[in-house]
Amino acid sequence: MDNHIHGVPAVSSKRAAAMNALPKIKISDPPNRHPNLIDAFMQSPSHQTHPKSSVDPVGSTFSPHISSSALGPKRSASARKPLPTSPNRSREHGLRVPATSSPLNSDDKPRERRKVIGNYVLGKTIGAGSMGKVKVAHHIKTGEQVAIKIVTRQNPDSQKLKIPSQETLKAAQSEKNREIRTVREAALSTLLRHPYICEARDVYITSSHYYIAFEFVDGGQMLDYIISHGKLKEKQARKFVRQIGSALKYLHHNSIVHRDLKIENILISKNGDIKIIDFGLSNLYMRQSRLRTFCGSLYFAAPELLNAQPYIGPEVDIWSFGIVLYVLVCGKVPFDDQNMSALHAKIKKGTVEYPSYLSGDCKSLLSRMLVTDPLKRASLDEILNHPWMNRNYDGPMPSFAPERSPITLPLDQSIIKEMNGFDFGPPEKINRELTKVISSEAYQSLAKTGFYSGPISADKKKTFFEFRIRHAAQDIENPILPSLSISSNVYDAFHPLLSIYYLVLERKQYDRGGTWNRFVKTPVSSVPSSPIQTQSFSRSLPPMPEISDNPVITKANEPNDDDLSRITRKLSLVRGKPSPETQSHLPSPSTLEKKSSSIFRRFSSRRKQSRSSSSNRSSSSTLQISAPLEATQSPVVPRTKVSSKPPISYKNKVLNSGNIGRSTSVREGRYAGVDKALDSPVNDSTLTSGVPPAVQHNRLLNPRGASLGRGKIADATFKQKQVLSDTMGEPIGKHAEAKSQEKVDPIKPVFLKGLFSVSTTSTKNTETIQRDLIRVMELLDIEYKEIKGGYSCIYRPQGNVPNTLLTTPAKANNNQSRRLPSGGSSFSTESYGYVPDTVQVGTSEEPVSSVLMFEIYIVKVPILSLRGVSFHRISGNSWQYKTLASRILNELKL
Ligand SMILES: Nc1ncnc2c1ncn2[C@@H]1O[C@H](COP(=O)(O)OP(=O)(O)OP(=O)(O)O)[C@@H](O)[C@H]1O
Repeated sequence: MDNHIHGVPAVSSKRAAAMNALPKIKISDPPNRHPNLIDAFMQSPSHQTHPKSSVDPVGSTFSPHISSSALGPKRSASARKPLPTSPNRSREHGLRVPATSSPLNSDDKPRERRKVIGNYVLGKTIGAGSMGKVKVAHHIKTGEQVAIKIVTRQNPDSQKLKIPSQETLKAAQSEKNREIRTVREAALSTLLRHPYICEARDVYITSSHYYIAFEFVDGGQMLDYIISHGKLKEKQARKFVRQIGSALKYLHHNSIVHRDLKIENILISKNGDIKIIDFGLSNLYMRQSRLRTFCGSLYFAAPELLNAQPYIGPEVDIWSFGIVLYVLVCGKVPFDDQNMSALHAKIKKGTVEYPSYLSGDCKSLLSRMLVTDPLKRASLDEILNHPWMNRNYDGPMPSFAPERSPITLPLDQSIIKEMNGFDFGPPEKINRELTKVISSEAYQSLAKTGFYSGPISADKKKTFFEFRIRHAAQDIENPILPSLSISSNVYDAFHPLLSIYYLVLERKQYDRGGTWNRFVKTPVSSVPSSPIQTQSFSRSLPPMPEISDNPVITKANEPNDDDLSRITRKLSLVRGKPSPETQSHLPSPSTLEKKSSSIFRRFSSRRKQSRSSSSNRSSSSTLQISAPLEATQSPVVPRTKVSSKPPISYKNKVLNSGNIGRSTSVREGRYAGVDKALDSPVNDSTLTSGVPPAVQHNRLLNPRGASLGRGKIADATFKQKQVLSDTMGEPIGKHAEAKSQEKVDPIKPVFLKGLFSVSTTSTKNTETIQRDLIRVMELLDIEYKEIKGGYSCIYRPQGNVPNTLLTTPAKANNNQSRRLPSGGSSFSTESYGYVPDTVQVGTSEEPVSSVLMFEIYIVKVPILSLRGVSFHRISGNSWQYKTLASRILNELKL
């Protein structure tokens, strides 16, 4: 094999040699951080009312886990000393405990100290996005694994500058918005309860970070699944799509719009079911209000978002849903272009090419979803009832929304108090507004008869709704989206306040009620004299019932920094055991769709494939392998286990903050702004010759990946303070081959949830695959370290090195064409990042990075004596990652 194939410099041993061990990250709250306005949401009973607060309440009722030495400077100081491993100490927030306390450390290797957050011991980083990083963690007592999303809090210093520059103000606003999103995500995720939505278990706030502990989804990302399996057969896709549909139905029913539905935000559990994650861009919607934040991920974003057209909500999820379906069945995105403005134009035009292998029904469904006019786009009900969705099923999957009865006055104040995190304002205001909603003619009429017969007109905006029992959209005076004009009952997205009231009520019931509090703040030991700040304050929101998409905080009602600066708060929610009766309403996912699960139990032998055809693998070459019985008891993929090895780190290779190139989502960006900027005349050469020869070559070699690999990154407008070095290990480097053969743990069997593509499996033995992998990684200039069962990798494109597979884009000097010179495969929007709503996206001059962090595991396919490789993306641009993974597979020639 030519070691300089495609112009990629062979082996980057210099890089490997440069890797020196980094000191472990010290995660300690810097002194004098103060809570910011987000604390406004934490309106809760005083912690003193919780005598059980220092008792670990796992599995029972909520307790705020007061930890007097948990936070602040004192804690930081004490954290530097070795700590005893007593449970009491280890429960303290932010403390590092020897990993011996972890039930997951079963070997006798030197123990590293691990950080403890609340009830969880943090483990390795498993993902990173624009909001922060995500680490695996386990519960100190139960050992339950969770995924903890860590989001940095706003730096108070950014608010204190005497003469803040515009940049500083922008950055501060951006951070503020991110915090609002984080709180909203935490608030929503702790309330939602659906088999296909990832639930938050606990939320903690320290002076410097938010920690949201989510249930751990252990089957990997849908994106990795597509990489491993190629496009899915329609039957396989249907199972996932039905589950996504059910989750969306539940969300929309509860007045929630996700707004960032994309392949990367769909994880797969080890049962082979999906879990939707990332509610960072979600919001509440109302049928007669319009949202005005144009956010999401470009490839998945509805055209109206690109046109800066205000929208209601569900319709943008439906478009994204259509893109997800297309990606599943076609293995590529429907709209793609090297040039950003051309890509925008394609999405707006909405002309979709349907591959000939798609069934008529599938095309028909897609063509109803990918409709550029939101008024003509299919409603969710239409989608769920479409013949394609229900082939071989009895009917649509339920939404799993519990039965509800009309709410009567007076309202339950304990519920009202828990309705925080949504910018609703203080409890009194919520009570007032909700009372109005419930007393309204519309509600009363609908609650009694299920049918509202009052007048409906455009100027009725602040009364309620254009309800009709069934398909009566045509009767309604307003042009109303078909998906939104029909409501079969009073409980279906009647009003966001009502939806949240129901959700809190149901969550309280589920968690046995009474003792449950969603948000509780505690003082820190470093400031013992500080009283708990029970003052509440509200943001200047548009009066309810309008929903503020971008709440503005005014000076008048903003929390006073001085009042709050000495308080560090922890927000914690611990769920109790579900009562049997409430538990029963949610069947276990695995029992939900028995029919479809059979697709994961099929068995077929691996097709022999000639090397000559290996570059053109299609679904027809998909290998189907049955899951042995023990599959359910065994880890599906090795990476889902916390390695017992100490976390590994690339020496002197801390990834720079701001250099993680993923951030697929546009946080509060204005597509229109981007679009406007990008619709300016474009340099012809960028349109025609934007792809360097190396990448064009790569595409030719790699037709499967190429379809997804032609997006571009614009400029990054966000910065992530991500230090991922603690997840990486000692370099293996060039000479590690033999060593790696000794050291790599026995290759784990992969109990396949489904199908495994021939491009990821091989009859080669483990050693050969290891050797090949190392060769390919060096060929592609990928930094790699040995980890348990595989390699942890960093691909660090070097902008000044021509013809690398992926390169950082040139710093954009204008807004006309933002693209990766190398034609790296990314969503354009991935680089927009998190910007204040008032700032037009696309004006930033920040360079984007396409640093990719991922893992490659060598897996064993049971029974068939096959080996395979599986990928796991940690961070970096999704589609660049997909291209790189495809390239690796191509070079591996498994
Ligand atoms: N519950 C979970 N279980 C397992 N892995 C998870 C979980 N939640 C997140 N991850 C991993 O972390 C990654 C980043 O998570 P997430 O998308 O929530 O972050 P983000 O910062 O909001 O990302 P984005 O920039 O796309 O908005 C995911 O792609 C996934 O790999």
